[in-house]
Amino acid sequence: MSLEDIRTKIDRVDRELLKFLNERADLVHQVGEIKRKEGLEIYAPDREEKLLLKLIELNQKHKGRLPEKSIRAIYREIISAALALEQDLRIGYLGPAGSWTHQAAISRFGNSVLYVSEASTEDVFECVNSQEADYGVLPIEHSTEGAVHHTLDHLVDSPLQIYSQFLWRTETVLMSNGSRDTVDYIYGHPQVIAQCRKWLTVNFPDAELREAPSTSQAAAFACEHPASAALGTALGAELQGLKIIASSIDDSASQARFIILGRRPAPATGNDNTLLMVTAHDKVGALFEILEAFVKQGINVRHIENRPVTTDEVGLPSRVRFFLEVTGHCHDEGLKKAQEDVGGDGAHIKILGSYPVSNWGDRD
Ligand SMILES: C=C(O[C@@H]1C=C(C(=O)O)C=C[C@H]1O)C(=O)O
Repeated sequence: MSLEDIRTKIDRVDRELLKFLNERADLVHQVGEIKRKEGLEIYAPDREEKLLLKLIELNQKHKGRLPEKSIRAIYREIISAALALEQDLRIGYLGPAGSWTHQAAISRFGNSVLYVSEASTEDVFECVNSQEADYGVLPIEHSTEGAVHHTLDHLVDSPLQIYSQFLWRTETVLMSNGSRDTVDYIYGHPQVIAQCRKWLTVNFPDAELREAPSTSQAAAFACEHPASAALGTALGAELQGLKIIASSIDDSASQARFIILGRRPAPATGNDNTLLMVTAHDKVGALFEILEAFVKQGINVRHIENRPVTTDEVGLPSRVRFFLEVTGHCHDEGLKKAQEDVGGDGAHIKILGSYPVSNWGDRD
């Protein structure tokens, strides 16, 4: 077949695709109308994941040429466009623009929705609480550094819930106005420099490493001179108009877990985890009693994090606080019974959210 013939065929396929995409958009619009009428949540991550898994399975069965990564990326944007049609969805994220959280948020919601950069964790909570944003995105755990206590601590007194959570690989890129051969000094946040140290030593043994207060500041410095480069995100490079001169330069693959904050609990999917906070008296066996209540119901406690309890009231008995991630959804009978059991012992439980399971190493 000639080049011309193949291009004519591609044009025909594209016309069909466009027709189908608009047909899909009409259907999503109808779903949006029902959701609005019934007061349901617009964003349905569980439905999205099911839909994607079905398509990936179908693609494997038919030996499609596209890899899973591409199917996810294409559908991410199709669904993003659909969400934007259903409602002007606004997503608050921990900024600045180009941060890892910004890039992670786009990986989840696509490019068609509106993003609001927030300066602090507190501001992300506030923008969702005040309905300035529909959802908020924050990091909650790093595969190398552990829990993000700042996010956990803000959940303590907030009426908001974790609506969904997802994993995202934090891949560092090297960006510059110049080329690899012209780089004399490299800017980066100290933590990011540490994460890429081996790679930098092998590939840029003579470059001077300069610490910057943030990843976006490093990119801004690198804009000033072609002999400089910066470590940061691919999105940061795009926003600053810098070229990516090397990518995936982290010494070991690191992932971060992000939460999507919402105003309502997410529906059960049959494969959920729940994050809860227990505040108990500081006594012998406090944690043992809490764990026992879950064990009795056959609930697996997957993760425990403890945090200090701060109180201004003098004379109150001292207390301890645990964040527990357990299997199941907060509407499950077993979880409700365990909750009652723990509460009966004088401890206080707060559900911080139930969301579909996502394990380290599950996916890109
Ligand atoms: C259309 C829906 O709403 C949203 C859009 C989806 C889509 O484009 O397929 C899927 C889930 C929701 O986030 C739905 O809930 O079915």
